[in-house]
Amino acid sequence: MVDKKLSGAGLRGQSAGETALCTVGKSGSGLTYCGYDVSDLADNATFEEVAYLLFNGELPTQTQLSTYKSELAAMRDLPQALKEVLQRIPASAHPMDVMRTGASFLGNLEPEENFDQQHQAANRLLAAFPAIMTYWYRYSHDKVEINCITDEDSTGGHFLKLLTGNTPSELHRRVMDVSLILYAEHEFNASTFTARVCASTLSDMFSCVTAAIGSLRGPLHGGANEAAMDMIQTFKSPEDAKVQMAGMLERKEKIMGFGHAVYSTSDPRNVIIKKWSEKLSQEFGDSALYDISVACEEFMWDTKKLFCNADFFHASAYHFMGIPTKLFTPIFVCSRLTGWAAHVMEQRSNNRIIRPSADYIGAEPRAVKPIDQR
Ligand SMILES: CC(=O)SCCNC(=O)CCNC(=O)[C@H](O)C(C)(C)COP(=O)(O)OP(=O)(O)OC[C@H]1O[C@@H](n2cnc3c(N)ncnc32)[C@H](O)[C@@H]1OP(=O)(O)O
Ligand SMILES: O=C([O-])CC(=O)C(=O)O
Repeated sequence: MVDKKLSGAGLRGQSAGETALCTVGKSGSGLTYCGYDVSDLADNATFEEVAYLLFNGELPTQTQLSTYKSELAAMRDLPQALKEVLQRIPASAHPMDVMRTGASFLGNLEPEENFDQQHQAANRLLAAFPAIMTYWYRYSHDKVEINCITDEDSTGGHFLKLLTGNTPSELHRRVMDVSLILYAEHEFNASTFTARVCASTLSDMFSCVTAAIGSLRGPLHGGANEAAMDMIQTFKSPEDAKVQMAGMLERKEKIMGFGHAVYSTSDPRNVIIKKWSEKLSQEFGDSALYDISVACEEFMWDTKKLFCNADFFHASAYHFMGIPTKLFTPIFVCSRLTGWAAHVMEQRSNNRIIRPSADYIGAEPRAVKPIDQR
């Protein structure tokens, strides 16, 4: 791995605290959660095991996992008052705004009253997010009031069944599970840092998560998977993709789904989701979008030495599973909630309010002139 020069604006390369949860760009494939390589977790664990790991520091035993999954399954339904709020949000709303309102409103109905309730609050959000997203989506788009409880064992399967009403295939369940594992945690990224800053004021879990959703929403962060999909859908062929991208680079436009603040030559999550995207394209029976995505990857590396981050092949993978583009970033929320909540817990365990300084570049000291003399 070639070390990226981490300096300059955006606090790049500066340590802003300690964590035992994650390393980025340091060892193994380049991403570890609590010492486990993400590729090992993606191959040999489930998302619920990863959530348990992040919240408790160790992978669960079979008994612990079964108990944990039963607890989550029992918390999936939404309070009637939250359903009524979701019903009032128009179809034109951005689903990330729906997630933000959902998290915030749940915090009104079931507040975290003290930090002894932090696991309960995190698990409640983890269990409820798929229904918050899909209840609103199906009501506002299809006028269907869905049942927020399913018999699906996993978070990924539960989400897919809520969205379509159909039992998902094993392949789709597995890809959702891998995707949720890949997005779960990533050290001091912008949204997690937001959550930690909020936690450092001793605020509640729902406020920290609501703030983090706001940070994840932007296209330079989580919103890139949706933006990447919007882009690749405009390309007619692999050749057209290259021509269009050359134009974008010439106009100095950012190409969504490429580059990274920390990784220098590759994002270890890309190779994993790319493999699943290819598998899904074969099942889908039309590999055009996958082939276009591969052409984009080749072109960006050849011309700019920029590589796909976690978001790029997620776009085609989710598309092949029939997931509407506007729900891509909210799925990221369903997963990253685990990382955010784990960081909130870690911040609370050794807290000092996060309050950096600024270098002043404004006007010299001056006196206020009476308003009629300005
Ligand atoms: C899960 C995630 O959140 S992953 C990130 C998702 N975000 C995206 O995919 C958005 C597109 N990518 C980007 O905007 C950036 O690569 C970021 C925000 C991820 C990282 O930003 P930075 O750390 O500031 O980028 P970095 O310092 O590596 O940029 C180096 C140069 O490459 C350019 N560059 C970086 N990424 C891209 C891109 N995707 N398209 C075009 N140019 C790019 C930068 O403009 C910069 O050029 P300059 O030196 O002429 O100004
Ligand atoms: O670490 C970052 O800056 C962005 C990222 O990849 C993530 O949050 O998954």
